[in-house]
This record gives sequence, structure tokens and C-alpha cells, in this order.
Amino acid sequence: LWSYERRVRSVFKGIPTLPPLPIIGNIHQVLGDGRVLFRLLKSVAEICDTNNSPCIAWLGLYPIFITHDPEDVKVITNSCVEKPFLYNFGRVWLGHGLVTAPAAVWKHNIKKLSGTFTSSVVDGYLGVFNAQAEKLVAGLKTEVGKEPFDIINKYLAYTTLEAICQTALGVSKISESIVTSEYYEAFNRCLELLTARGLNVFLYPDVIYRLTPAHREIKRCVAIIHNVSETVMKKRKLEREEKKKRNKTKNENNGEEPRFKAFLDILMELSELDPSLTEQQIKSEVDTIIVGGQETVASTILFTLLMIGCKPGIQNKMYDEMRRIFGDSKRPVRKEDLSEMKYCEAVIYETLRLYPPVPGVMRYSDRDLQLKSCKIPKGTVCGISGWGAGRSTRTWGPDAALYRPERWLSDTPPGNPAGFLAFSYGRRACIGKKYAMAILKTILAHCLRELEFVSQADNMQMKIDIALRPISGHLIQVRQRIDDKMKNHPNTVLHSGGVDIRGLLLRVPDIHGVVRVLPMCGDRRPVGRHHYLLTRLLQRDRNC
Ligand code: HEM
Repeated sequence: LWSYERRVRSVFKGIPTLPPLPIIGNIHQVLGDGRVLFRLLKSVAEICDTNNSPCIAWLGLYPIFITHDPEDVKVITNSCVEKPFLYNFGRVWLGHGLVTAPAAVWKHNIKKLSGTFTSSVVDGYLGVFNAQAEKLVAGLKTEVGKEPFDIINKYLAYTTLEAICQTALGVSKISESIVTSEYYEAFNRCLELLTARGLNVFLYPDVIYRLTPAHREIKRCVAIIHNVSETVMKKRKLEREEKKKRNKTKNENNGEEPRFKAFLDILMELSELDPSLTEQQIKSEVDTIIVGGQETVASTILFTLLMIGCKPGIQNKMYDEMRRIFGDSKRPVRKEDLSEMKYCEAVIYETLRLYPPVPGVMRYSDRDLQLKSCKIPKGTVCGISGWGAGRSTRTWGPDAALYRPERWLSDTPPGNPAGFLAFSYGRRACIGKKYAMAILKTILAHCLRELEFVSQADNMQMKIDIALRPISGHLIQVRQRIDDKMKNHPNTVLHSGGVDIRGLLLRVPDIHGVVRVLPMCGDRRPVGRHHYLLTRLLQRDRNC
């Protein structure tokens, strides 16, 4: 072992490494939970940036080559499409869907699937996005004036899961909702169990994992999730057959092709032309889309709200943009609005740069690769750090750590295209980018038009549970947005910016038009019954 160890370690001589212990390498540093993984990713990114070089971590005698250098990233992501064994753990859930498929299966399927989320398909989903965003805003309004709360687990996770299920499976046409609490819990638990397995090398061999309670639990959760997709698929298949029998390929009502086309329908159409797309494969692809889109979108909204919540200047600019586009109207977001949301787009990109929901991806080199500073042999596992890339001072300049959306608004794109890895890069990059940008903009537009967010994002502690998340999820507070008309009204007392309003008397007409005098208490806002009354009045008559 000792001589073998010397031999394998010498292949990567000269490349900075996390200090390894004999034989076990850095295994002891990975053991733990998502916080440990995050700390490790952060220190590797710092090593890479300081030395302007890749870095090696050792899983025992197994090297993991980690880089975020744009030139190296280009070579690796364009040459390697195979993924390392760690992705196999997800196959119990996602089968040979795009994310977990071996290279041969992926090459066959990507040709059919790469064009599924075209602009016109995504535009057809705007109805679902708007409906979910309205539901979210209604929920958030009930939190107005309350203590900071856990926005992701209480609202965002449901909103994104429901939106993605409706668009992937087309269930909006079938029933009210498939996202029951049982489905949501099973979904979340699967993500946790998969992360836990990835972090515990002793659970890597299938023969050992099968003996653990975690394996039984993940099978139970996966059965719940698969049951939903299978039931919906059966139902849709019957519907399609009936429709064919009636020989009506067009919309039954007016003969127009429906604009909304669920991902499942697209796949079923494809499978009629190409029988190699089996029912099992369709199910895997649908499950993959749901996983690929849910956690990533929810965590992007969370980080965006956290960032703008402690930067009122940026939030106000976003609000101004929304007012320019929508005026006073609370109408649904339309496709032409999306392209006008330039500042909102810059904010989303800046969030993704600093807080990429997928902070790292992996590839398996099936050939020797010549990189900028070294050569890596065939059979190496390559880790590509999206976290490191987004924070690299070499790519983004000395203010890389600064949250500055304006950097995305200049005519020339900032950094290097391979230095922004939120959606990965090259082959096997994200196919849902257009979808993601559309749903993110729609939800943010609805939220910012009506609400104001306040957050505490200093010294955020983070973890990686498949996606990047802050450890303390209870950081957001919501306020009703007071628009300009109300701000300038002589009867409006603003309670922002730390103004002490104790003892102030506020004169407002009540629902019968009788002017009442409300004494303000608390040091920033009216509380108790008066606050309730004031909120009711504001809701009833925005001009009062
Ligand atoms: C902000 C939102 C999103 C982010 C940051 C994101 C990020 C990523 C990243 C980094 C990968 C590469 C994964 C890897 O190589 O292991 C990926 C792949 C993928 N994403 Fe996304 N994604 C987002 C939204 C979505 C959405 C909304 C969908 C679907 C509707 C989606 C579907 C997929 C699929 C199918 C793949 C696998 C592509 C392949 O291997 O060919 N993603 N995504």
C-alpha cells in the first residue's frame, strides 16, 4: 500500500493538495454533513485562487482533481461527458435520466431532449409561473409585519416544486395539486439521504449500503415519488390514445394548438417517433427535470431575496424597473416583459455568480487531458468548482466578492464565459436555463411589485445539501410595499429607516369614513390592534 500510495501521489506532484493523511488521504475531512462539505469547497477554492493552480483532494488513494480556471474548465467540460461513480447513487431515483446517465445513454438522449425547453415552450409555461407566483405572494402577505421566518421551507420549496411538477407532468390540467405533504417530505428526504451517502465513503459500496436503514428509507421515499409520476403518465397516455381515436390532434375547443405543452407530452410525442425512448426512460427524464429544476430555482430565489433584503438600494432599483414595466398594475407577467427586466436579470446573474445553487460538478476523464498548467491521466475524477469560479479575483477583478449587479449591465460581458459556472459549461451543461430565468423573473416581479424584503445576510453560514443553502433559513422579513402615490400622501406616515414614531398620532379614516386617531407605539411601527387596523385600511383603500 505504501509503495502504491507513493506512486499514485507522485502522478500529481507539484499540484497543491489538501494535506493528506497516510493511506486515507482527506477522507476524514469529508466525513460529516453539508457544512463540512461547504467548508472544504471554500478552502479548496481559496487554495486554487491563491496559487493560480488546480488542487488535489484525496479520497484514500483516489485523486480528485479540482479546478475553476476558465481555460481548464473549457477543456474538461468539452472533452469529458462521463460522470464519476458518485452520480450513480442518484440512479435509484433518477434512473438513466440526463443528470445521472452514463455517457453512452446521455449521448443518445441529449439529441432528442436538448431542444425541449425552447423559448416558445417556456413561454407556454408562463401561465403556471404566474399562478404560482400569485399564490406565493398571497402567502407572503400573511407574514407582513411578523418576525423573520423560514421562507424556503414554508413557501419557496412548495412554489417551485408545484410549478415544476405542473409543467413537467402537465398536472395543472388533471388535478389541483400533486404536491401533497407526503410527496414533499419524500422528495426532501431523498435529497438528504443522497447527500449523506455522498459524504460517507463507508457507504459507497452498494453491498454495504443495501444493509443500512438509509437504503430502506430511500427506497420507500422513491416509491412515493415514482408512484405519482407513474400515475400521471398512465392517465396522460390514456388521454392521448382517446384523443387519437377521436382523430382530433388539435385543441378540441377552437382547433388551435394549445400553447402549454408539458414536458411529459413532448417526450410522449418523441417516443411515438422513436421507440427507443421507452416508458421507463421517459419516467427517469421527468423525475430528473423535477429534481434539476426544483431545488436550484428555490435556492436562487432565496439567495436573491437575502441579498436584496440587506441592500435597499438594489431592491429599490428592481422595484423602479418593475414600475416602469407594469406601472400600478398587478397583471400577470407576459413574455415581452421578461426581456425588459434587464436589471432583474443582472441581479439574478450576480446572485448565481456568488451563490451558485450547484456549487460544484464532476466529470470523469476517459482520456489523458492536457490542461493549462499540467497533464491529467485518463481515469481521473475532475471536480469543477462553480463556487470558486464565481469568486475568483483573477476572473472578476479585485471586487469579486462584492455583490454588484451593475457589472452585468456593461456592453461587454464581464469575466470569462467559462468563469461563470452556475449552469455549468460545455457539454452536459444545464438544459433548463431559459426555463429557470423565466420562472425566476416571474416570481421576483410578483414579489417585488407588492412586497419589500428585509434580511440579515452578514456572515451567512452555509451548507451543501445537494444545493447550496444558508444554515439559518429564518432570515427574511416581509413588509407591504408602499408605492409612490401613498408615500407622497399627506396622511401617510412612513415608518422606515429607524425613525422613532413613538407617541405620533396618525389620523386615518376607518371603513365607515370616520377619521380615527391612532397612537403609534413600538419604536418603528405601530403594533397590536392599531397595526392590524392600519393594514386593513391600507388593503381596503390604497389612497387612505
Ligand atoms: C437557477 C436554476 C438552475 C441552475 C443553477 C442549474 C444548474 C445546473 C448545473 C450546474 C447542471 C450541471 C449538473 C452536472 O453536471 O452535474 C445542470 C444540469 C441540468 N439541469 Fe439545471 N439548473 C437550473 C435549473 C434547471 C431547470 C429549471 C431545469 C429543468 C426544467 C434544469 C434541468 C437540468 C438538466 C436536465 C440537467 C442535466 C443536463 C445534462 O446532463 O445534459 N435545470 N443544471
